[in-house]
Amino acid sequence: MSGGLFFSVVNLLHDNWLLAGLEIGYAAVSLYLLTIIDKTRNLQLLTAVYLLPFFSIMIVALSQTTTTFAVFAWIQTIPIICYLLLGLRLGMYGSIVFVGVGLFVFSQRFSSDELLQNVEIIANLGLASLAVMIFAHIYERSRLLNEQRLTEQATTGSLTSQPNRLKLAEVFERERAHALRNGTPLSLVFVDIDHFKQINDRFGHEVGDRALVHFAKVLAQRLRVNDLFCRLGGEEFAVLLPGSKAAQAREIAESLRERLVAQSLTVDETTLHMTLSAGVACFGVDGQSLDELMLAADRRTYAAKRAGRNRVITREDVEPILG
Ligand SMILES: Nc1nc2c(ncn2[C@@H]2O[C@H](COP(=O)(O)OP(=O)(O)OP(=O)(O)O)[C@@H](O)[C@H]2O)c(=O)[nH]1
Repeated sequence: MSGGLFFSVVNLLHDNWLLAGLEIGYAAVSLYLLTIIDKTRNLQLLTAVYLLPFFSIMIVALSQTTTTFAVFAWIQTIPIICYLLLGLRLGMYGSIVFVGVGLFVFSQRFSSDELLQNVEIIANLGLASLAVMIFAHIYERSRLLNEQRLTEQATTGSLTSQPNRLKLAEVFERERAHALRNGTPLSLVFVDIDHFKQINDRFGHEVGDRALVHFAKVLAQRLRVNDLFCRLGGEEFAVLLPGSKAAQAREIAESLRERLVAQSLTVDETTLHMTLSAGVACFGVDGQSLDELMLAADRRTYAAKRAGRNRVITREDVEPILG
């Protein structure tokens, strides 16, 4: 907006009314976009609406015989702005189109005399623009990869490589919306390893860590691609089961329990038998939010612990006791 106003004054002083008018109009559009930028749902479209006239004005300026050749310096900023604001793919398309048009318009300003020299100038500018584009592309690509890696690290537990609580909250919101839209069930199972402290105390923390990895591996093998198995922290895990009612969730939790009992872990000639306690909660029946489901499932896991461990508890099991 400030740039538009500044250059409109410069162009008015040079009697270039067309450019000055376009720049004032562009400053007004920028001011309007500024007022809606926080509310927009489609930031990429808004960015495109912002950039299209911006780049077009640069090219109009380049085509005017009253401006100097130095205007081309602005064309060099196109790839950087494009990649920064539009991301990898759109940034690349935007850069190619606008830098290409800029070069073409620029080449039209030369007379046909001294052809070789003109070709040399255009080739130099073209190659310099290409270099800027390649560097902007490499930079944006590595930034994107790093962002993906950091997101992955932030949503995954380091020891068992299971997704964490943050990921559960994210997936729950998506599955909740899906369940509401399609009237499908959604269940949550809270899973806690029994007497895990004893493993740590008897065999040491390192064996405890291996037991956690073994536990996560055994359970993950049984689940479907759509199920989310995550580590909440310590020896507490949760399984989100889209499309499963309480009875199906109970069946799955039971089979997880049986698998763990069947697959013991051998460490240095010692065989570790692990068991789990689990509580099942259902979306709609036990609450609407993740917190409500977690609370219900956690309470039932606690009930399973009190009832002797190595078991799965659902709403039906505790209803007559807890109310
Ligand atoms: N090795 C290891 N131990 C952990 C880790 N996170 C938590 N723990 C241990 O897990 C144990 C959990 O103990 P408790 O909460 O008493 O539960 P428990 O012994 O499983 O007993 P119940 O749940 O009542 O059956 C604690 O000793 C923690 O130190 C971890 O990443 N690695």
